[in-house]
Amino acid sequence: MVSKLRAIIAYLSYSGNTEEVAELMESKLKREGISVDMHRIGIDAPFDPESYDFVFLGTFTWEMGSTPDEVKDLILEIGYKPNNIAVFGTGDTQFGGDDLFCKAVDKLVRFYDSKWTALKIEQSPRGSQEEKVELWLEGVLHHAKSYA
Ligand SMILES: Cc1cc2nc3c(=O)[nH]c(=O)nc-3n(C[C@H](O)[C@H](O)[C@H](O)COP(=O)(O)O)c2cc1C
Repeated sequence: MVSKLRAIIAYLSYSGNTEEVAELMESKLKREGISVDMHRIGIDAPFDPESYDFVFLGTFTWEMGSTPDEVKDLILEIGYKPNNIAVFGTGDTQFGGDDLFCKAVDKLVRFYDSKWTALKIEQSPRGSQEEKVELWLEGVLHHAKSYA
């Protein structure tokens, strides 16, 4: 029997935008036959990245390009740099323009030396950006298959 691929979507969201991206990703991954766990950063019990084929890590960006403390705590809790982390997030170009847009996401990609480019969404993904979420996920899954 071939076992299902497993993914976890760990995300932090205050006003719901990053959560919406996480939920879109969850339905797309499930449609692709992948088993998905959701992890609300700062709320849910710790998880082991090694139990998953993919760890999707999502955050918004805070004051002047900062990474929220809850995400920093999760990084410490994980305690090492797993090689299966793909990063996504939401931001708003009204806070500092392109330089600061989703800067926390860029920092996480660098920190984990992620194999995948990041997904950055402006505010809510609903509407025209939904396709961006789908295409990004397809890219991650395709890349993973070609290295399997
Ligand atoms: C005080 C404050 C500072 C922010 N700073 C940034 C920033 O530096 N860069 C950025 O891209 N977005 C920034 N944002 C926008 C949020 O990241 C954006 O609204 C995000 O979608 C919120 O995610 P959430 O709905 O999942 O909580 C800021 C928002 C607030 C309220």
